[in-house]
Amino acid sequence: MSKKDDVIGKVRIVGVPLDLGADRRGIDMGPDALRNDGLVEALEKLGIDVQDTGNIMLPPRPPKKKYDSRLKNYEEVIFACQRVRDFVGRSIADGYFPLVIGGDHSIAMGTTAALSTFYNKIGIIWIDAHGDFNTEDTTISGNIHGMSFATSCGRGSKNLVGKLGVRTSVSEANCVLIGARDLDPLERELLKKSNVTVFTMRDIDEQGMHKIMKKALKIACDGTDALHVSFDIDVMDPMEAPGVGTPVQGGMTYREAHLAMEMISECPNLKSLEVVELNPILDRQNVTGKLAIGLISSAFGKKIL
Ligand SMILES: NC(=[NH2+])NCCC[C@H](N)C(=O)O
Ligand SMILES: [Mn+2]
Ligand SMILES: [Mn+2]
Repeated sequence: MSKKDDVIGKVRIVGVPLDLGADRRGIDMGPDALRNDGLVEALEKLGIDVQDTGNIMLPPRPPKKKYDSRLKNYEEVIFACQRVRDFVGRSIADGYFPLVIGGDHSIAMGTTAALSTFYNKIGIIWIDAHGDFNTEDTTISGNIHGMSFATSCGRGSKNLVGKLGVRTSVSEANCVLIGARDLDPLERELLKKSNVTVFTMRDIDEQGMHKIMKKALKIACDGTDALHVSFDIDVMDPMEAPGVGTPVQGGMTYREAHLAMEMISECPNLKSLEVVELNPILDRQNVTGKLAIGLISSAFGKKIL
């Protein structure tokens, strides 16, 4: 067995029932929907030793607030991310590959903080209809799930950057955003000026997913000691994945997404995977949950032949 097989052989599920980083309620039920749809069984079928320790415990939902800040539900989101950081850190220390299931995308700040304590140079493949590259200064919505990629790269105010007590090891030159088609105006400028490589839906249309993923893996895997994949289910076309909080037309097809995950599974330094933004309330007969489980399986090495 190669070293990589050892790592992916043991997976710990970190369920994060948080939706306070987003505007729409319901994403907090994502982890349980994935369990009900057979996540654990699907991974066990691949021969993986799966440990599901349940969801991270979060305090009860706070009363509805009037927002006067650009960081909605700030305390609650930071608290959840601290827990994510600790759970992911413990998973790695215990020899488990962390599979973080959301929950809204703000939780990525906790995952990347944990990874930063173990690895020196982290590459990220962020698969998303959005950039999540806003900062406190550029956000229009005030929703922290729209800021988690920028924060993971060390961008933004001290209210988020460094707030988890860890200096980020994410290197922007090793970061890729794939599937983008909905960027806020200032976020767009920030991304353009950054060292993140962006492959928009148009790039996928023009070049095909295979070429895009070859480039993405070269950027995020070569010369890094860890690859983190952060998969926001809203990257999918809403016809394939209706159960997400912020759907955007013109997304990835079923096969494009599977090919991306199949190619990711071949990266020897894949160290963590995060799948976020499933909203079971908006789903139709669990198609989105089932799709997510299939994609996770592909990332863990499920093959057609
Ligand atoms: N993880 C997500 N679904 N993010 C959506 C972000 C949407 C928008 N750009 C915002 O900042 O609010
Ligand atoms: Mn998104
Ligand atoms: Mn996102």
